[in-house]
Amino acid sequence: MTEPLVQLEQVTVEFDGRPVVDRVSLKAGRGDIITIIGPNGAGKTTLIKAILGIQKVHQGKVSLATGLVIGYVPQQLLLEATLPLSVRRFMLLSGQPLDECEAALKRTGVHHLLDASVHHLSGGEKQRLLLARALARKPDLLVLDEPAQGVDINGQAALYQLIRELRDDLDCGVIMISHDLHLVMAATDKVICLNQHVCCSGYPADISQDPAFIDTFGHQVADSLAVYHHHHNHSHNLHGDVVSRTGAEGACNHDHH
Ligand SMILES: Nc1ncnc2c1ncn2[C@@H]1O[C@H](COP(=O)(O)OP(=O)(O)OP(=O)(O)O)[C@@H](O)[C@H]1O
Repeated sequence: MTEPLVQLEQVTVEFDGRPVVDRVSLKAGRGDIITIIGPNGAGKTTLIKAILGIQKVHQGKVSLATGLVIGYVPQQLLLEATLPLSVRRFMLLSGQPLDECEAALKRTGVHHLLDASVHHLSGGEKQRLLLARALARKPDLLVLDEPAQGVDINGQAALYQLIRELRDDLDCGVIMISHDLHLVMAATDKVICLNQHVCCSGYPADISQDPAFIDTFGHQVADSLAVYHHHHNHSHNLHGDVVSRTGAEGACNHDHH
């Protein structure tokens, strides 16, 4: 097996003696898209900060692959409103050469805004600009904290599709937080449901049936996600590996609705 890009083993983060992230383990490799879901205050951002190395871990271990380049997309672009700043200048502040910056802007569909002021961008344009800044680093791992915030519903679907395409282009891993369960269920490989500890994790169609998921999000949410269920000829074990039901190990014969 190839070396994971990031591996968390029993990671605990405490604030004022309270575990906000409680013994969380996860592993992400190239090609993975892992989405962290969970209610407000569940510790999702704290967990991501621990991966980025900007949050002290009280117990457990965060291991990153040697020389790992992380591209981080924060929740929002926070800038001093009085500071004049063009998209070009903002991108150059990343320290990447202009041609790399322009290529990244083209890839995320906002190159035409090169000379625009960042203060005048729409919510969706800002998110694509942040994604371009992360992309210009040619990351091995993209870490996104609610990338579709402030983006309308069509824009959200397009953004998730773009993230999948970038994963394919860069052959990188992706770890993101999302509150949009419908989009997550439709566009993610693996979901981790966090509520301080990992309530449940696995493939979207499977976890929405998990009693821990239903406890966390309620029956209404779980039922509304039923559209994404599909029939498998196999099950997944806790590590996400395929466990054959028919004897055809690894065979995948999904019947999607
Ligand atoms: N620096 C800090 N000091 C003290 N408490 C903190 C700190 N950062 C976060 N917390 C607390 O830790 C808990 C988890 O916060 P976190 O931002 O990780 O949650 P979240 O799952 O990302 O929430 P949301 O979905 O609302 O963004 C919250 O109760 C928050 O108040």
